[in-house]
Amino acid sequence: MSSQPSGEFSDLLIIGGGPAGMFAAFYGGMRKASVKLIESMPQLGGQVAALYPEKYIYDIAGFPKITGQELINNLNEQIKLFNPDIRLEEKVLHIEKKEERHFVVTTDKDVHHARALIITAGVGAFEPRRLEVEGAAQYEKSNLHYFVSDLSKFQGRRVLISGGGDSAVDWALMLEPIAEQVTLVHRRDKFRAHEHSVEKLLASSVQVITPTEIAELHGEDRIERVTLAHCKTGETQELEVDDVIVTFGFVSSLGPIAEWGLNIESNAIVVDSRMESSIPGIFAAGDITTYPGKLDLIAVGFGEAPTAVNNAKVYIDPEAKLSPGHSSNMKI
Ligand SMILES: Cc1cc2nc3c(=O)[nH]c(=O)nc-3n(C[C@H](O)[C@H](O)[C@H](O)COP(=O)(O)OP(=O)(O)OC[C@H]3O[C@@H](n4cnc5c(N)ncnc54)[C@H](O)[C@@H]3O)c2cc1C
Repeated sequence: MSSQPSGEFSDLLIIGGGPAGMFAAFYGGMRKASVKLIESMPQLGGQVAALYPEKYIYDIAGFPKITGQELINNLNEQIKLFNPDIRLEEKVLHIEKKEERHFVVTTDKDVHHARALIITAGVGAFEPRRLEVEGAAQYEKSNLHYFVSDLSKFQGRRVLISGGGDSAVDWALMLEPIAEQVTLVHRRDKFRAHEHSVEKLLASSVQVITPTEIAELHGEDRIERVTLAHCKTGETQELEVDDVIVTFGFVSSLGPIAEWGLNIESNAIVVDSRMESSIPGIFAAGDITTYPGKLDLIAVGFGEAPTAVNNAKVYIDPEAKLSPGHSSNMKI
């Protein structure tokens, strides 16, 4: 992906790299706009990549079924056609309209300039609920994982999973045939995961330890050993591990978006039929938007993104055509 110097103007700056933002980035390229996409997570894909990459989705037009990760991989492939500037692990904190066709976007890392904005921030910047154990943050770059996107990384390794929901149980079952040893700890005796999955778990070779939680992490650059504590008796035991996966869910909030001076209703940006917000030049698409009859579905975001991009194109250049023409007639 290309990377513009931060002082340079982008035609379109897209805030949020979920499915709606990714498709908007592709579409911006199709309209020959220079595109910058900013995403707070270390990966593109929004809720789909973070929350249900291995689940099948059945309501994407043209795909009888597709896993979340396959859908995001396909979107990544589609985006690459136009080489947008993608900034990951960068959270947008503030936006300001200087004048028509000049927006200043301030993130936790940089300041960006753009002619129009498209907000595709879903349910807000979201991040994993973190393990609250001393020193945990230092292992996030090595072997403390909040996201699992590639099962093969755990081949032949000793993996400790912490959590009691579907993700914890599903990851344990998926890693069982791949990893050398899978241990699952949960602070309650009962799991919140589907009954059927829990039955499979208990019949598997996964070592299940409850009601127990991670009390301490040990190791220089990587976690090598974990102290587990029984939640009722306080009794501790040590476990040698190669990887720790924590699945305590995700927290998201509109956060700074609520302070950007936009018309917000029920935690969403009110848009008109052009997908334009209450501030001319700021458009939105996907779950972050609201209007009468709005549905929070990927297919709906895929429809809203081209509407936002094409209208943003006309906002930037009032002489431009609204209609993009048909991609099947284009030489891409
Ligand atoms: C378990 C589950 C199953 C689902 N199954 C289906 C299904 O089968 N079919 C279907 O159609 N829909 C399904 N959905 C809903 C679907 O995932 C959402 O409608 C879709 O992800 C919305 O896409 P989006 O791009 O609008 O937002 P998101 O996917 O929420 O992406 C928004 C992105 O913006 C980023 N962001 C937000 N604020 C900032 C900021 N300030 N700075 C930088 N980045 C920011 C976020 O980190 C996030 O990555 C499901 C949802 C869940 C939770």
